[in-house]
Amino acid sequence: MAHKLLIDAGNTRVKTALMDTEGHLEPWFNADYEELNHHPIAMELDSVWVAVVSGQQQNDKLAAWLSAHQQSKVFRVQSEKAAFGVTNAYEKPTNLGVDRWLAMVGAYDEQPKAAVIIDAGTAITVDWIDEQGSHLGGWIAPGVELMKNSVTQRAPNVFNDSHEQWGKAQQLGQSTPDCLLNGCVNTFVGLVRQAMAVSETELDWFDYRILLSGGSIPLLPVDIKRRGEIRTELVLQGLACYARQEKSTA
Ligand SMILES: Nc1ncnc2c1ncn2[C@@H]1O[C@H](COP(=O)(O)OP(=O)(O)O)[C@@H](O)[C@H]1O
Ligand SMILES: CC(C)(COP(=O)(O)O)[C@@H](O)C(=O)NCCC(=O)O
Ligand SMILES: [K+]
Repeated sequence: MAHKLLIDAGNTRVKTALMDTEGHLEPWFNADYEELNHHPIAMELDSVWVAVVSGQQQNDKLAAWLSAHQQSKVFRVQSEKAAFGVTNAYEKPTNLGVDRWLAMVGAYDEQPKAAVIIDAGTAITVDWIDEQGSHLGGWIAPGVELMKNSVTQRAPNVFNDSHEQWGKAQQLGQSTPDCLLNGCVNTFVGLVRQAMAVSETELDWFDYRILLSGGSIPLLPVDIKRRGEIRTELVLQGLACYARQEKSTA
């Protein structure tokens, strides 16, 4: 049975899923670009659907992996002005990262309800979509690892020799590495709380979804994780909307 392969190519990692002929999604792998060849494509595919925000070097690795295993059609999805009930807030719609676009498409397709979508990977993005499917706008901020690296690169006395890779939400540091790691994690936590505050005080939303995805979500404190929904596959769900459409028009 031929599948469709769906690929979310972020700036750091590649997330994949397989879609069967009925349109059901099955998560496949989440890997570094260097590890792609650990995942040979053994199954028959009828098409490949890709959402790319990464640069040329990563693109080349992805293309090499695909061409080593497959000759099927590759569709590269772009952000649009409007599709699947969602309207893009950007004046130039294709400037919006396709991962942000697809996460909104995936979320709205699942439930047409007001939502704030937080994707914390290389960068942290926040996007607001209302119950009519209008994207109201969003934010782009540095991801937790980028924050750490930017301080150590510019401040010669800030070192990080900790065996810990990540800091802890709600905790103070008493050494340089702990102050740095906890400071970066708590900046992320603060951004999420501010996104919730803006939703409630500026937009007057009270019944809305908080959708959390991306590699840094485990760092959030329990109260935010409980209030939100951890939905790491949202971009792939948005890609699935495009892939299913191809089936019905074929
Ligand atoms: N166990 C972890 N705890 C916290 N953060 C992590 C963990 N593993 C990875 N990360 C962070 O998640 C990022 C990768 O997340 P991902 O959402 O796949 O990013 P992207 O979409 O930009 O490729 C890494 O850059 C790293 O900062
Ligand atoms: C903001 C992003 C870098 C986030 O990418 P990620 O952290 O998921 O790798 C990506 O969505 C992007 O390149 N966006 C283009 C600019 C924009 O969305 O306005
Ligand atoms: K992101």
